Amino acid sequence: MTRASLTVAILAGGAATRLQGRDKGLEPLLGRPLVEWVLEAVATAQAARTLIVANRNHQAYSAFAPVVADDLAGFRGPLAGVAAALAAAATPWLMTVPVDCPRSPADLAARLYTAAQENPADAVVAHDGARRQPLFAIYRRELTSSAAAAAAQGWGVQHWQTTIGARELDFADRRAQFRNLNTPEEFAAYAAEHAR
Ligand SMILES: Nc1nc2c(ncn2[C@@H]2O[C@H](COP(=O)(O)OP(=O)(O)OP(=O)(O)O)[C@@H](O)[C@H]2O)c(=O)[nH]1
Repeated sequence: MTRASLTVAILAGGAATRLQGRDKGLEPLLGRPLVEWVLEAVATAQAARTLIVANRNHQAYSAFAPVVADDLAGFRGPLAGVAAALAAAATPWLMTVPVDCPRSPADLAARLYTAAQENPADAVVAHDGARRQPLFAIYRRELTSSAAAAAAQGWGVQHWQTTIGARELDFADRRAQFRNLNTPEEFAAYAAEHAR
């Protein structure tokens, strides 16, 4: 099924302090930049468009997908990326994923999208059974100004999700696929486990 009303945004604008400030999305994993793994994983969303939201290395990222620059200067946190993506999305729905998760669930978009349609909600966010995964979420485009205002005030994404009444959706059956990579050791361990 093609989700013509969905844009996917990859949040790739972090400071990556645990990676000595290198750009995490461009960091090689098994010979390919991490962002390529993420793009492959979200291809199952069959979205109208997939964007990368970054606040540096825009040209390097543009080799992979259209790039949206964070509107707010500096490393403001993921909500700045969500706000910029909502402003750029030309579709009724936006799904976000972080650039540091190489294998998000193949049915992530299908489940979030269906849940938001069937039991109407402005925002639905994944829960892996142990904790909320706030960067794996779907939003109605009407939340654009709310996200911008909250980001400008420096809110965290979870605080904003609570105030807009985001609903959680259970992905406990996919918990392992929310694994993210933050440190050189985590990159190395993941590569060792998945090397053929
Ligand atoms: N667009 C955008 N994405 C962000 C921003 N801050 C964090 N992200 C993304 O959100 C996800 C989670 O970020 P964190 O793990 O909290 O921070 P990080 O910068 O990746 O890494 P650390 O500095 O080591 O914590 C990553 O995919 C980041 O790229 C931001 O200001 N703008």
